Amino acid sequence: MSELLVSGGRVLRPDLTVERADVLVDQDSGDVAAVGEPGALSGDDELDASEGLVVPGLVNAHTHVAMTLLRGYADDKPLDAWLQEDIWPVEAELTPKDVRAGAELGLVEMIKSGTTALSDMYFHVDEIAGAVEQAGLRAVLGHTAVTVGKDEADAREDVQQSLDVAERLDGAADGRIRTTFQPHSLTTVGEELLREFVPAANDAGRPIHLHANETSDEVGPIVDEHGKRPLEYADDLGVLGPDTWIAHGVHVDEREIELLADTDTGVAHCPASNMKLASGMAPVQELLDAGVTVGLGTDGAASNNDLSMFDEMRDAAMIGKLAAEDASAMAAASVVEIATAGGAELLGFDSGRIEAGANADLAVVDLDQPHLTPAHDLVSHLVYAASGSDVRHTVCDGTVLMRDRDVKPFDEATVVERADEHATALVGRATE
Ligand SMILES: CSC[C@H]1O[C@@H](n2cnc3c(O)ncnc32)[C@H](O)[C@@H]1O
Ligand SMILES: [Zn+2]
Repeated sequence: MSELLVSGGRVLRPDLTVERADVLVDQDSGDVAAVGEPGALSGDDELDASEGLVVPGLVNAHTHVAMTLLRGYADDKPLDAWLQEDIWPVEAELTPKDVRAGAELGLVEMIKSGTTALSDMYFHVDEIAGAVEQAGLRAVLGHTAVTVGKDEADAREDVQQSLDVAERLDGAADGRIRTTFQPHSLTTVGEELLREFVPAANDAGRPIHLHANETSDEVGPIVDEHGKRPLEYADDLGVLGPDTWIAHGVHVDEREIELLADTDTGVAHCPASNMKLASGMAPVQELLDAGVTVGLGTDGAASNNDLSMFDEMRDAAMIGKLAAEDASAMAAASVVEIATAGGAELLGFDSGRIEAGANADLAVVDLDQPHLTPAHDLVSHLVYAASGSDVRHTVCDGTVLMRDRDVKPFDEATVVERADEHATALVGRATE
């Protein structure tokens, strides 16, 4: 049995208290074996956490990891114009190799900023799965179906592909990859296909992930066409339930919040994307108060423009207070909770906490920094003062993915260079 000792640091416990402790990782099972008194445990290998805080690996509950290729390509537009005028025309030119290059870049960025699990929506999913397998991260993946603008046969094939990909890839990478059925949104997939395929996904036991209630522009047409709010329509289709999480949930009314809570449907809150596209402010404190499970997501790098969950935590705290008009809303502890345990619950991974028996998915944050001094409250620092570049080591499934900022599964310089080449050629093809 091979054991890794994360030693000499402080540890963020599941109740968000901090104590001086060492963490012993069973690298064969990929679980935390023990959390013990400093010096009381020993391992075959050691990770130095002195002057550091051991935290659960951060969980990115909604992203499009390969969209790193479009980082900074189109900014300063609202969602609809951004997608239709800029993003979708370029995505139409994406090749599988582009997606692999973009995914590797995004995964390196995640490892470097302490993220150990992600929920992704995109296409050419085999390439993303290959990159996740190489990265050593955990992911929930899926092929996203969009049927608007397609003839009946193509639309059906796209939705069928979402189900097929989910079935084929579930359990890949030694179980680190799980899958979801993914209608893109309630307005971009036709009702007939939703009525047919959502029950099929439910019967197959497939979790569902989709964008919903992101902008006010998408609410009106649903109310006009179906005579009900988007999440009432989703409920009627069988979309809501304990294995579903929606991305965004910005424009939800009281009844919809109740529906989310009653059906145990989760929400991936994406504050940076919501601010950048001026989509609105999600009532995230209200969602939590109603008992809804909430995770935190960056969305894609084209609408953020980075994949750091540290930036996202700060954004969640700031916009959460503004949305509630209450400085006590989205307090640091709530934000850390949604970025770790909340996200892990949505994605269905036994991660998001440092405790014997849980997945050994963790990061060590270097506290020995001017901007993290003094250390009155380390939970506060995680949300309001730390950044992704403060992460010293990242571990997922018991494997060290970054040691002293050296990313192990990839040659970082090669990944950066290849992604840059693919992004330039892609945009060239799309705009020539
Ligand atoms: C077909 S994969 C996912 C699809 O979604 C697009 N996308 C990226 N960000 C958003 C967002 O905030 N709302 C809706 N759709 C988004 C992405 O470009 C892909 O085409
Ligand atoms: Zn999205």
